[in-house]
Amino acid sequence: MDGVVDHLADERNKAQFDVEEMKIVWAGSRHVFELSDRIARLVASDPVFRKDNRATLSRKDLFKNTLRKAAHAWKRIIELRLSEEEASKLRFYVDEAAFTDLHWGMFVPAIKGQATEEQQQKWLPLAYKMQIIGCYAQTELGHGSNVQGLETTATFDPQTDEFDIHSPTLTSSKWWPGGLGKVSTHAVVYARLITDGQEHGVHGFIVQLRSLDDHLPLPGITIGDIGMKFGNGAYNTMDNGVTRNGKCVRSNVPRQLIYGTMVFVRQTIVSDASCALSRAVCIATRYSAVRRQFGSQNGGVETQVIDYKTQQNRLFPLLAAAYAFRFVGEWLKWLYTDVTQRLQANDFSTLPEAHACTAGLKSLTTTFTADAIEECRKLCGGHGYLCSSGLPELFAVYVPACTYEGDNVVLLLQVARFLMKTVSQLGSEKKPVGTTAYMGRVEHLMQCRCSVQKAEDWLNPNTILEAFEARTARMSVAVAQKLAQFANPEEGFLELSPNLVEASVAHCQLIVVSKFIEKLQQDIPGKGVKELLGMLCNIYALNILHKHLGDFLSTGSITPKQGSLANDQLRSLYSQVRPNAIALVDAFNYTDHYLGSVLGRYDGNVYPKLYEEAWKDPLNDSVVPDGYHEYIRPLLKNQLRNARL
Ligand SMILES: CCCCCCCCCCC/C=C/C(=O)SCCNC(=O)CCNC(=O)[C@H](O)C(C)(C)COP(=O)(O)OP(=O)(O)OC[C@H]1O[C@@H](n2cnc3c(N)ncnc32)[C@H](O)[C@@H]1OP(=O)(O)O
Ligand SMILES: Cc1cc2nc3c(=O)[nH]c(=O)nc-3n(C[C@H](O)[C@H](O)[C@H](O)COP(=O)(O)OP(=O)(O)OC[C@H]3O[C@@H](n4cnc5c(N)ncnc54)[C@H](O)[C@@H]3O)c2cc1C
Repeated sequence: MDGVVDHLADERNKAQFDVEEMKIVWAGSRHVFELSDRIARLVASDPVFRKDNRATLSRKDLFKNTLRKAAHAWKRIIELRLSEEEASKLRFYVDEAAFTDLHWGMFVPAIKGQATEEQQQKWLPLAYKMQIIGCYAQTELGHGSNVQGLETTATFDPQTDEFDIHSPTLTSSKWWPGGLGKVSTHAVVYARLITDGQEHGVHGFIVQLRSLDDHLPLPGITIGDIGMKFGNGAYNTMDNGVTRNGKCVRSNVPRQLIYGTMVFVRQTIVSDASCALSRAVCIATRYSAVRRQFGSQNGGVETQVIDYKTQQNRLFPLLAAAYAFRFVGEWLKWLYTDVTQRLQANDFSTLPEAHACTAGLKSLTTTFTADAIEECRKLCGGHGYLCSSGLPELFAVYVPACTYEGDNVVLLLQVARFLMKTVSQLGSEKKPVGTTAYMGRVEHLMQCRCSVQKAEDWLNPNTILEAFEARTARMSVAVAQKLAQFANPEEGFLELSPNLVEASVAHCQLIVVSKFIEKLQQDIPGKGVKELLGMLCNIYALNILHKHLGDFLSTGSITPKQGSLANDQLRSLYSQVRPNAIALVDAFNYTDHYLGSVLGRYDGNVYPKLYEEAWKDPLNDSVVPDGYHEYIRPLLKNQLRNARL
């Protein structure tokens, strides 16, 4: 900040905790912090990675520019001999949806997780050196959620020792796979395996799509892009593809691991939610401290909008959620690593829980984050609607996360199946463990009474946990009892699916709250850091309690009076967080390049930069617009004539 006026300096001076230490907590470790910081600056200082023109480029120019950036990123990765960790950070800070996301994020993991040793030895070195570019081709025009309903077939021909991959209908065309449309040379294609005329369910196959010499589709394959998507710029940097037909390659398949790539990616999407959410919150918080409206007396300064309680009540729970999702993401990564190690030892016992947790938390965090980005836009008033605020594009890029990698409702129904199975086994030999361990105390949870008598009682983590556990246990048992009244369980499941989804949401919220509380039990150094995190944890939990008061009251987990006390406590927590708000978003350590927002600038110098940015719009290239002579002038002349008549 040398030589630059920091308009947010007063705000930064108010902080009551050690921001540098908080940066380490946010990053996960000093090592990750230092690495991220270095790579973020490297990207920000490279003109090829500029992104302020995305909203005004045509689709073709936008796409070509993305190819240029991806090639440049790869060049820098090789030149600087970046490690896998550094390379993935570099792609993260380049911040542009591209075919590389699918190559590294799904194609490589699918081969690592599902291919045989021999197949891995053949394909992984090529993929690591980007001598082939891959994508994940599962979804079809007719089926996405229902994976067992996919129509593409893979028929084994013993004579040629090949698989014939066939899309027999229009609806069996692979539709949506990122990178497939224009770039990928290979794909992991999901198809129904047929041998000797017998079907064996859906399996993954590595298929070559395009020639490695001239990039033309191989014979029998028709490929293209599926067309423009939501938002200008935004996800349109990605080629989402359609293919039909094709012949060849090889089978993989340990049966139980067919869905493994989805578990992996859902886990990464939870961590990614904390990034997108924190980014939107950083913009809205800084701008709320800069923006002033009303409240001036005797010509004095007006009130910073961040000081309005309504602004705090909308903004601070989002700030708290960003931290909450960060920590639950860390835990989920641990869970995923653990289940992977067990699977390698043929221990499948924790797979159902890993599936339920990744599916449920992917759903919870992405739904919340997409809504929160839109809320941040509104928190920034009119200027939030400008592309230069960074928020419209962030929303447009982020919102499909509620759909891809599993529609969020479909995923919650998977959690519900897991919960109902857990409830049905209560009282049997099989004791609930892990995230459902609380169900083991179901008898207590069905009748316990919340002890809160005054607002401060809500600061006790055990009180919060028990209220959340009682709410979830009671909702789950209630819906399980209703299910039991149906002669046909599947019919009952369909009929009660809205209740089941609500119980799943409650269960997932409980996981997030409990993992935040567990995080606070760790040794966290730095003046005031743990105290601030404690406040954020309470805000996250009490805000959910407030928003879902109906659940807590209807299950009798708390009384109306206790609900009202929770709200009083929330207001008090907002006042305590207020002086720390700017420092809490500084702890995300985002560069102005990554934020991509005039409103969220580190120095808070919003107005001159907004003005400057507006003049850069191509519409301002000429004072009189193109089209004046054809369309405006004749109109004005006609009006003149009419007025004379
Ligand atoms: C840091 C960089 C990261 C970059 C990441 C990339 C960025 C992302 C870019 C966007 C890319 C997007 C990609 C995609 O969208 S790929 C396509 C994803 N598609 C889906 O997610 C489809 C959703 N549908 C499903 O997952 C399943 O079909 C469904 C879960 C709905 C199950 O359907 P169904 O009821 O028919 O069940 P099955 O018969 O198939 O299965 C029965 C049993 O299997 C259990 N199960 C299901 N899924 C899993 C799983 N993933 N893991 C483990 N177990 C699973 C299920 O619970 C049943 O078990 P039980 O019999 O015991 O009840
Ligand atoms: C940006 C983007 C990128 C993508 N990238 C890829 C990719 O790289 N590779 C790939 O293979 N796919 C990809 N997809 C596809 C994606 O995975 C699917 O769109 C997603 O899984 C949802 O499936 P669907 O489209 O069939 O939705 P549908 O299942 O048709 O959903 C439509 C509606 O029906 C509801 N619904 C469906 N089933 C049920 C049920 N059983 N009970 C209650 N409600 C139900 C849903 O909640 C939803 O409201 C991508 C999609 C997007 C948007």
